[in-house]
Amino acid sequence: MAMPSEGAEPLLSIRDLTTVFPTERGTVRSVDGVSFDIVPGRTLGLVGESGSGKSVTSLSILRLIERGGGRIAGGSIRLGGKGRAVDLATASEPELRAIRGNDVAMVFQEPMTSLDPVWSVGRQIEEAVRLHQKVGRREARARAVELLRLVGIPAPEKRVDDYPHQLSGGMRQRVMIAIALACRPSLLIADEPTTALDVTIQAQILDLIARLQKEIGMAVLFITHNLGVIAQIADEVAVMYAGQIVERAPVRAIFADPRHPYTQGLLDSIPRQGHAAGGGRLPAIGGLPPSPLALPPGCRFAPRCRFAIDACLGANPPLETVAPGRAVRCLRWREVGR
Ligand SMILES: Nc1ncnc2c1ncn2[C@@H]1O[C@H](COP(=O)(O)OP(=O)(O)OP(=O)(O)O)[C@@H](O)[C@H]1O
Repeated sequence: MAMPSEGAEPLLSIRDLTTVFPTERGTVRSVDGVSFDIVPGRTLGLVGESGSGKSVTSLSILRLIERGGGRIAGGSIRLGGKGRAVDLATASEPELRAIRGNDVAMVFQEPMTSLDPVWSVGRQIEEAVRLHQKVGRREARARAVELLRLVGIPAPEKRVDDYPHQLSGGMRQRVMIAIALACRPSLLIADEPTTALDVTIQAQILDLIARLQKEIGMAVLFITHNLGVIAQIADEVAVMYAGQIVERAPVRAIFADPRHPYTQGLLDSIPRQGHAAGGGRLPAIGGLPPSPLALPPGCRFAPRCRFAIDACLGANPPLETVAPGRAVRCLRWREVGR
């Protein structure tokens, strides 16, 4: 499999992104020096336990984080393509407005909260189409039907007049994807888009995103805590822990040869075929992630790590490039293996 970061020019290039929230108890650095690239037509899977900073990373890209009281305190978010490059970390609000839902679209976990209950789904897709393209109502409606067909909604010419409550959760999520794709974005950010759905529907939605990605060549940032989903959709994986990337590698390498003890722990906690059935408990990672207000001075994972030695407690190791396209934040990565 080709390495996403080799060859092609990245569409999105994030460097040293730091996002903070001022709180009563001090400033929380929810994202602390995160860097990654995504090239057109490829999917980066961002994975980690709850609270590791995945959503804050995704919400930082379009600066939606500011609506929740957060602020980008450092780093750059370079968006290329269409013959220009813009740093979203410092772009003006009008520039961001032009990019949101146009070059970059987002799909979230809960489609009911993002769809307006008082408008038909067709009307909502039409609005998305007309917001960015100069087309009349009739043409926008035809596109809405076409988009509903594209995302696999049966009888789209009838469904276009349905209201969100008339659709199942899976169908609503398809509508959200149709809205996200209405403007043919160059980057789709999908934050746990299938978590609330049952596994069959989840697999269909993942197939759909992959198929549409091929058709329109968009880059995808896919956020999930589910490694099974990562295996299905990602080309490259970045594993987050306590606000930082601790391992980055092509998807096959992550599963075949994880090099960070945390990645290994995540993999060990998913049931393997013919393994969980015997009733044996799966080894999960013991302990909890550190509070963002009381980070350990050394490696942030050291308190939970069975490989930890004294040297791990002194300083947080850098994210070290260990092979082309592979980076690990661990002093003992050579000793870690499955
Ligand atoms: N509005 C906020 N104010 C203060 N801290 C926040 C705020 N939003 C998020 N955080 C903190 O940022 C950190 C990262 O949260 P984030 O939601 O990005 O995690 P996540 O990895 O996406 O988890 P999940 O899978 O549960 O969504 C957490 O420690 C969280 O407490």
